[in-house]
Amino acid sequence: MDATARLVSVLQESQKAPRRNSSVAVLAIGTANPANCILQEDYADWYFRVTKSDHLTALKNKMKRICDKSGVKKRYFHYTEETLAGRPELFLDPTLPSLSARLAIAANAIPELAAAAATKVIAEWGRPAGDITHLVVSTNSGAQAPGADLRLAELLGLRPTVQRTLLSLHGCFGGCSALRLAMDIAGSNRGARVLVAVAEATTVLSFRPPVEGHPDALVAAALFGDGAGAVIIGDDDSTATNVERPIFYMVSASQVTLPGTEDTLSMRLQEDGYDIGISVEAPAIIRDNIEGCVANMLAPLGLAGGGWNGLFWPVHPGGRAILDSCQAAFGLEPGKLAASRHVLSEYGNMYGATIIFVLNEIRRRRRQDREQKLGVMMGIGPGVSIEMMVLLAAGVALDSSFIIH
Ligand SMILES: CC(C)(COP(=O)(O)OP(=O)(O)OC[C@H]1O[C@@H](n2cnc3c(N)ncnc32)[C@H](O)[C@@H]1OP(=O)(O)O)[C@@H](O)C(=O)NCCC(=O)NCCSC(=O)/C=C/c1ccc(O)cc1
Repeated sequence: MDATARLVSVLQESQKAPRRNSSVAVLAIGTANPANCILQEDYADWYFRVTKSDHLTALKNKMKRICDKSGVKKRYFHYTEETLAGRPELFLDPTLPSLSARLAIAANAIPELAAAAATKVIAEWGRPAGDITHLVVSTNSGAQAPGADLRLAELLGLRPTVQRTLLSLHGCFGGCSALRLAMDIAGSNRGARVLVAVAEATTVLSFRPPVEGHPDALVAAALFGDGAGAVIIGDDDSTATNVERPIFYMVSASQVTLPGTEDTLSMRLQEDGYDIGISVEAPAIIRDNIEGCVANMLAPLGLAGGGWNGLFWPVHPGGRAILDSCQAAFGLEPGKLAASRHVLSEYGNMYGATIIFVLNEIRRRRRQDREQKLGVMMGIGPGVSIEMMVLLAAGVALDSSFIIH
């Protein structure tokens, strides 16, 4: 039995169970970015000029080498040179406390960015915002209550009874965590419509001048950008069929943390914002472990590992080397990670929001290429933790007897 046929039988079995996730689907996808866009080829010059660090020529050259190899062409940022002007604590002097100022900026920036993506997703979805029953917000930028979730609910005009959950500090897998939670909510609440909004103003809490002896901060400065993604998730059994259209069915999700890797990827909120740890070992650790993680996730579904080129792959583009590691680990043909590489190139790494951009890009590409029905979504972040979800593309015939839309 091939992978797709096995999955069909798992889906058919699960339809007999009283509680199931198999018909929970992504119903719409939206994304947004701040207006300020900087080309990667100009970034090292911009960054060292704005932070008055041009005298650090060796660091600047290293930054240029990292930018050249980053796989990024451009990124979007909440800050502009104008908004930074007159705020030395944010970009000139790391000895000045800046946490309160950064959090105050994030308190407005995050809900507004989230609202921009959410407005698009609600428009695509086609139903009134008041039909949203649950809201899951994920961000690494913010530390207050009431938080970005309540502000977003107000901005969108959601009903006061909407059930809110705010996920914080999930790093780059925060988007996948939010999608997993939304899948579980939709799978256990018939008729639920879950709005997931992942908003990241990565630079607001981490922009600071380059310093000698902290090269991974340079890597972070070269990779991270700002953006938001939003998704609406619901149970296909209760779809308003003339309005709602499933895009991806969410079949199964799991999370695994690699033992002994606590210090490989890390974020610590300090007086001057996030202290970012990105070990040079991260790509090799991913390459050595990722295939086993995915195989273990698929086993309970009765799917054997292997045949990886027959799947589609929404992978979080943590960095070019992370994608290279995944490509090597699964023996993927060139082009299998094209959507992830495209998003990295056009937007950089926007932490948890990035995976929603990748899903959107895969959806766009699938309009031409409808071959791969089954996909494995992956988010990678601090832990090292890997969030995985099996997706089934909607709108494809699985076999002659079992058609999903
Ligand atoms: C684009 C990179 C950075 C460089 O490309 P390369 O092919 O490895 O090129 P090189 O080996 O020539 O490296 C260029 C320079 O960068 C240096 N470098 C190369 N990685 C490093 C390094 N982690 N440190 C510090 N110098 C380095 C490397 O030593 C070298 O320095 P130099 O010899 O002076 O030119 C590439 O290594 C890369 O994509 N790395 C993966 C980055 C990565 O782990 N991303 C995080 C994945 S998980 C995620 O998305 C985020 C989680 C997260 C985590 C923390 C947070 O706070 C928030 C979120």
